[in-house]
Formats: sequence, structure tokens, C-alpha cells
Amino acid sequence: MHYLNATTDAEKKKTAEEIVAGFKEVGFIYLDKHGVPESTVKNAFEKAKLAWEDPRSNRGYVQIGRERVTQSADLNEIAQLRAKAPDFKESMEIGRDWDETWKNQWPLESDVPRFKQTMLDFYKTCHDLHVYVMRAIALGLNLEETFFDRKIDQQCHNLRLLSYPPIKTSLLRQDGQARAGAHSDYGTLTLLFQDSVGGLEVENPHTKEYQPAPPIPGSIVINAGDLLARWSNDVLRSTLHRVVAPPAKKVSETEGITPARQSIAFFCNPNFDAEISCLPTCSGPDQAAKYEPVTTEEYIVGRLQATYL
Ligand SMILES: O=C(O)CCC(=O)C(=O)O
Ligand SMILES: [Fe+2]
Repeated sequence: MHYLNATTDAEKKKTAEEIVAGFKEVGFIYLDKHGVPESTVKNAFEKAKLAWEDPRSNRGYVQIGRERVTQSADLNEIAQLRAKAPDFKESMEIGRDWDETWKNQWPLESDVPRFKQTMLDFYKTCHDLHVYVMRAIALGLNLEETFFDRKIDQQCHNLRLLSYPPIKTSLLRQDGQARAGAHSDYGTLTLLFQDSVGGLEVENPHTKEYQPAPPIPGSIVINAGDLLARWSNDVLRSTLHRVVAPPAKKVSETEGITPARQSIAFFCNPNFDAEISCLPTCSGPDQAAKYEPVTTEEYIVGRLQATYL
């Protein structure tokens, strides 16, 4: 995908159309030539690792067993699922640092030096990439390239550092168990950075079979979330995905242990007060708008309440 360094309008439009085709057909794309230096990603992973290794630094933290991502909106069902098959993972959440209501909980600088600055820089890098990809989506949907700009400029995103501890593979392969259960994401786009362990699987929307989405060095996995699907009248897909045991390697097979895995998910959202109503090019005489307008805040708060009860 060459959107960022396209030199002609025709090249830009072609890439924009490829990106949109990916979100229409699968809901997931691999983006390369994205302009995010490899050293930036590597550095964010290293700082996250230091924080995971330092028990004092676990602030803003969701412990193993607290969350079970699911599509269910039934509160009893979610509680039962969480008791029976919690996700085998832990996470740290970072929001926009100037938010007065939702304050970030930073580890002490002396505990994890440069953690805070690294994550703030990474947050901005991801925000900028979100703007570019949304511009490509606008072009690919025959909207003005800057259609989304003013609706996504307040950085209402969530940077989530994920750590999946080593786990007995036999446990992970039991029915219904996973590092992260099948779910779709809530917002516009998720930028997903993963280490080399693997295990991410994406549901093929046509066959309903899960297919591995292995890490490809230098590429970022990007998936559309439910709010973007809604915004686009389901022209773009928000696809189910999960994290399970990666394909067995010899060493993990003999030891029976699936190694630790680290990933970083950047969940992008429109501005909280943006009104999400059917995009002008996504409805027409034979394609009625399916959803009522909703603000980002109404939508996301509703989804989070269902997840954390
Ligand atoms: O860790 C991963 O690769 C995926 C995580 C994920 O899908 C999520 O946190 O929403
Ligand atoms: Fe996800």
C-alpha cells in the first residue's frame, strides 16, 4: 500500500481504492509503506516490556481474568463467560494525556525511564496514521479526501499495551479458551502491532472460518471497528478476530508451553461529540440508511459498560 508516498493523484486514488476494497471484503488489511519507522515500533515494544517486567509500574492496568471480550450484550451471559473462560491476558490503557476526566496512570519515571514520553510520542504517531488512513478511506468511498479530518482531530483514542503470559498450550487449546476471545473492535480503526509469536486469527466473513493473520515484518495490521461499519452503513466490515495458540513450533510443542506474546493495539475513535450518521456515499435509492445517528460518546460508553459491567 503506497498511499502515503503516492506521487500522483491517480496513484493515490488507486491505493485508496485498494484500502477500501480490503475493508469491504475482509475488514482487515496489512499496511506497508506507512511511514512509521521500525525503530519507533521497536522502542514502544521495549518500553512496554520493561513496564510489564516491573510489578510496581502496573498502573492503569487490567489484570488477567478481568476481561472477556465478546460480542454478547447480555450482562449475565458476559459474567458467566468471564468466570468460565476469561481472556489469558493483561493490559495497560493509555488515553489522551490532557483528558481531565480520565487520567492516565503513569509508572514512576525512575521505575521505567522514558516510558511516558515514548508512549506519548507513539500515541501521536498512531493518531497521525489514523488521519492518513481515514483520508484514504474518504477518497476510496468517493468523499472529499478531508471529509473526516475535523471529525477525528481530538485524539479520542486508546493505546492498549497487551501482554499475554506464557501458558500451557493444552489449556489454551481447550474448548472456548483463548488469549483473547472472538470479538470485534468498537471504534473507527484499530492499528495493531504484534511481536513475532503469532496467534491472531481473523474470521473470513464469507466462510466463517478463522484464518491466521501472522505478523509481517514492517507491516501494520489495520482493522475496521463497529463504529466505522455503522458510519458506512456496513459497506466497510468490522470483522471478528481472536488470539489463540499460534501454530505449534517444535520447541513449544515439546515443552507444552505457548510462549509469552506482546502486542500493542491503538484503538482509534472519532471525536466524542462527532455525530455518526450514514456517510453520504453509502446510502441511496436502493441502499437505505440502516442506523440512527449516534454520537461517538453514546456509542463507545455503551459498549464499554457492557464489557466491564
Ligand atoms: O493482541 C492482538 O493481536 C489482538 C488484540 C485485540 O484484538 C484487541 O485487544 O482488541
Ligand atoms: Fe480486537
